Amino acid sequence: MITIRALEAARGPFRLHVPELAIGRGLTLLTGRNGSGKSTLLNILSTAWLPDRGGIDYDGLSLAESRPILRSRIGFLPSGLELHEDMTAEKFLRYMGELKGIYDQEPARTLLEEMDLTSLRRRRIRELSQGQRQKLALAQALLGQPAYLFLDEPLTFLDSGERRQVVSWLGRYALRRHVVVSSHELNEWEPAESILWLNEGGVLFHGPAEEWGRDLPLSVWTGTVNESEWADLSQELVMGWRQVPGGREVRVMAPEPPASGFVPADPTREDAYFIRRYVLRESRTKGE
Ligand SMILES: Nc1ncnc2c1ncn2[C@@H]1O[C@H](COP(=O)(O)OP(=O)(O)OP(=O)(O)O)[C@@H](O)[C@H]1O
Repeated sequence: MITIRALEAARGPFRLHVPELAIGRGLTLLTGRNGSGKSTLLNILSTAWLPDRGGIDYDGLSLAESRPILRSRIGFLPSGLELHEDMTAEKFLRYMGELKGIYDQEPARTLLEEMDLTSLRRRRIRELSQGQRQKLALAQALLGQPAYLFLDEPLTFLDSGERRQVVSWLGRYALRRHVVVSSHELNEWEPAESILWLNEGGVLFHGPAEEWGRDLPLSVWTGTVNESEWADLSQELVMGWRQVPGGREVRVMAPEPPASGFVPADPTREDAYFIRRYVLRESRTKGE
């Protein structure tokens, strides 16, 4: 269990404030709009940045007293990690491994294989594509099979097949470990058991993924509309649409069916996010 108490961290005018938070084993999906503090929190959890106030415990070991030992158990993929352009992929992983005290070459080889990079192992990093670099950056975070893994938007630049593979792989990896990933794509992270929603530096939701889509203040409806009905729909409430014979099939959030013929749909994780964000914005606008 990772336990956060009275955490505060300021970056310029931005302030991250987490009074209390307990992140259990498994895959936690960290989400929130741009600038909500996801990277800040991941940088702090990974010990790259120290908080201004407050404490964090990792299975009983405190950040204040056990930083070196904790660092040896942490893997981190920051956003925009600069790789050593002139090193080959294999040398880079070996080098990062040695910095972590791993002198055996097997872990680097295994990770290259798991990331489907074996055939590129002798290529210099500057010759790799963005997606290949991203996988290499992910591989360095996994060196030593860290018990605590923090990944900032790990799927960036990956194609859809690779995204699926990485999600599924991390889902299995997280079975006995703490893994926190930040992402804007909630539906993609099906194996995530917990969701952590940050907004303006504060936690608005943290709980099991099943609860994320439950007891929402608005329901999700689907139905087909013609062009004039489409024009009457409030675009703010439309979460998606596609052209079908006879009109548009739309997916909307509303307390009641917006027109006849609409049927309720189970909210996806992204639907739940849209609804929660919309309701939050509305309540702020009304000054509640
Ligand atoms: N070095 C810095 N100096 C000043 N402000 C910073 C610094 N780093 C981040 N910030 C500010 O902190 C806030 C939170 O940034 P952070 O990168 O944690 O958000 P995020 O949720 O990860 O956003 P995104 O989804 O865009 O990646 C932002 O308002 C950002 O401008």
